[in-house]
Amino acid sequence: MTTLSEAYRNAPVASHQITPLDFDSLDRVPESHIWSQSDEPQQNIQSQEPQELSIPVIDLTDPNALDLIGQACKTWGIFQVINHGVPLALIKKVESESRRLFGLPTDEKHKVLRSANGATGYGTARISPFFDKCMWHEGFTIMGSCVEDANVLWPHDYKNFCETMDAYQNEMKLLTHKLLHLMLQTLNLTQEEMNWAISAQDSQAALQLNSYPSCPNPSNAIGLAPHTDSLLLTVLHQGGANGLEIFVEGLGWSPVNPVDGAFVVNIGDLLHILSNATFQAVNHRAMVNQAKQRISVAYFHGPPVESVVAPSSSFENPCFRSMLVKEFISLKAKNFHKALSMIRK
Ligand SMILES: C=C1C[C@]23C[C@H]1CC[C@H]2[C@@]12CCC[C@@](C)(C(=O)O1)[C@H]2[C@@H]3C(=O)O
Ligand SMILES: O=C(O)CCC(=O)C(=O)O
Ligand SMILES: [Fe+2]
Repeated sequence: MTTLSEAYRNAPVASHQITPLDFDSLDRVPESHIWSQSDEPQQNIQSQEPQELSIPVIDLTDPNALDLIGQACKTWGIFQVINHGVPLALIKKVESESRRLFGLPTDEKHKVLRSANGATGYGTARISPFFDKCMWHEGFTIMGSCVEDANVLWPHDYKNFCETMDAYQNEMKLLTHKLLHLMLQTLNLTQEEMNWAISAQDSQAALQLNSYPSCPNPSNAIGLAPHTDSLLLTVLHQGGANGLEIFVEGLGWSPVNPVDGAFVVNIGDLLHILSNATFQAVNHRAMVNQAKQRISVAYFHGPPVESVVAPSSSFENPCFRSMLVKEFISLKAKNFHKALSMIRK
């Protein structure tokens, strides 16, 4: 087994959990999608009063970028970057191609519905089965080439979509390498551990297009339920609309609002493990709004699935046991937020 999509194959999702709601022309939120209030802060769908969080917006050309990134990884597990070198025109094209995809009629989108043991295509978020209620969301997952699905959607005209997604994935690969170089310098990794995390030749990646349709009653719906990302690092582009929130202990849910042209960078479980829990895997979610559809695009970077993940050898007291990356992926796919505690020493 060599690929990320193969790693997800032995954690199937029941077919009825894969089809998103048909969001066209709904004038109210159906019972299946109503999230009720909870006393448990992490389950609470209410956001905190927007208190200014000092999640930094870091200029990658700033001479202090390294220190700022190190601080952000340890404190929040999330930061935003500007002057990252990714052309704005390409970002805009990815967004418009995503809108074109999600704007297709429902029966067209269903032609590329994710299969039970598949990882790519159209459908709900993979974490959906862990929640009683459904999310106000539809997604499209790409791993490598998207020609097969795009050719079904647009037999005469799939090139535009695929070329855009390919070009974007190439840019994201370069950016995740650049970011990891900086982030990892603030840990005392060996050269071998650095190479493993960056895996320039054989890294595994996924591109996730997210659509959150406008919602008639956003205060009792959730776009994407609380989760940590599973791989090493996620680079997210949120269009103009607010929605991303992170959970901060003692403060509750707080927004990370879009900054023009910026990417949100957040730490996933595997980097939390490599850093022996010194870097935080941030718990986050996406909320929805009534005014307009929100589009976000997330790129997930991971090491080869057949390699071993463990806390860096620079830590005297590793707090996680080591395992194959593919073992962690299936542990997470089957146990969701319990996965990290299951491998704690
Ligand atoms: C490589 C990845 C990372 C995945 C699974 C697989 C493809 C799709 C990604 C997401 C995207 C939406 C949120 C998430 C939580 C989900 O449900 O699917 C992500 C998940 C993860 O980070 O665990
Ligand atoms: O849409 C967002 O702002 C968050 C998306 C996200 O968390 C994900 O795709 O993993
Ligand atoms: Fe996420």
